[in-house]
Amino acid sequence: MAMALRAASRVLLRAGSRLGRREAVDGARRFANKRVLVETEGAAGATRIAVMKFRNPPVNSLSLDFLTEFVISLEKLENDKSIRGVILTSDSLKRGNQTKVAATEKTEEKRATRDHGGRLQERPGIFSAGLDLLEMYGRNPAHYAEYWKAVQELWLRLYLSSLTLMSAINGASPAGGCLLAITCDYRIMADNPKYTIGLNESLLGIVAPFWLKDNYVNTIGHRAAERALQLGTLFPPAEALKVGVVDEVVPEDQVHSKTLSVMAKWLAIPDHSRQLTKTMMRKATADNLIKQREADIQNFASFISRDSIQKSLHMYLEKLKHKKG
Ligand SMILES: CCCCCCCCC/C=C/C(=O)SCCNC(=O)CCNC(=O)[C@H](O)C(C)(C)COP(=O)(O)OP(=O)(O)OC[C@H]1O[C@@H](n2cnc3c(N)ncnc32)[C@H](O)[C@@H]1OP(=O)(O)O
Repeated sequence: MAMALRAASRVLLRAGSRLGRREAVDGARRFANKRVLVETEGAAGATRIAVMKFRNPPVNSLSLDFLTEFVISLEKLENDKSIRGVILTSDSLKRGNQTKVAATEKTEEKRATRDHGGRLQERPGIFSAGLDLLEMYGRNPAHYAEYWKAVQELWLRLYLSSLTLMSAINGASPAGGCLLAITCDYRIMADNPKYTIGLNESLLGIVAPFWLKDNYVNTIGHRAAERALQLGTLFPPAEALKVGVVDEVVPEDQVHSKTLSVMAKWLAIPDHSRQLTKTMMRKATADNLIKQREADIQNFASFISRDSIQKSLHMYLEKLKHKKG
């Protein structure tokens, strides 16, 4: 066990020193679609880990396209038998000089910040802004149903993943951003009081679905979840740690290296026993959704189509638009 741990540590620490380099070296491989970049590390034949970086400007919201690309990338990793661990993080930390594109430019792409070379950039300090509000506002019931099916799919795949999943939370993580994090086996958050995490749905006038509520209860306990869900609490790092939304808070520049060293410990555990234990802990919660997926989709589509809910979302979007920087 100790030897396996040391060996896994060596692989991961080597991986850590290379992460972020653009070129493929010594077995480091990468694949990318438009919104998700995946870098895998480790020599051929050895245990490898993958770092999945979100890059859906401006705020890594979970648009339908992003959800689709996320699931495809995850499936690729699940099917690669040499990969045992995956780290979810935002690609948003590297920043150049940026200019905000004029507010009069309406399309999703144009809303993003661009660097001086005109390339789209994410805003700094955002893990994920959660579900894409524009997928839930001003569309038709068929679109809402399609969108919700994709949200369910991502949650189920993450929650039941046989991989060891960890999130390296390097920015704000409201609602659906928190969903991504709490599906993981371990969460490490950057110690920056500007970053908050939690399920804030009630502040938007909407309600977290029962399966997300169950995931929250499983993570922080019934009483804490009851209070945090009603109040829509977004916890700064120290409070998130205290309540158990995250497992560790570390200085911002150590989030990746710390996640890699914790991953090494998890990968020292035999996969079959860890996976069976994970399934034992999570199956009942996931089954609750699996047995009523269609009803949950219909429930969402009719709930989100209500005039009162659309009005709440409209007000929330306006508030976001007009908030002071
Ligand atoms: C019963 C069953 C029923 C079920 C009932 C339904 C249950 C649904 C569960 C819902 C889960 C969710 O995730 S709901 C989503 C919750 N998410 C949130 O509340 C996050 C809202 N966003 C923020 O707080 C902030 O934007 C934050 C992420 C911290 C970044 O702040 P910044 O100052 O850096 O950036 P901002 O200027 O605010 O945002 C940049 C631009 O991105 C847009 N933007 C920000 N968040 C966005 C988002 N989630 N979706 C789309 N667009 C977003 C803003 O409007 C801006 O657009 P322009 O002004 O045009 O540039």
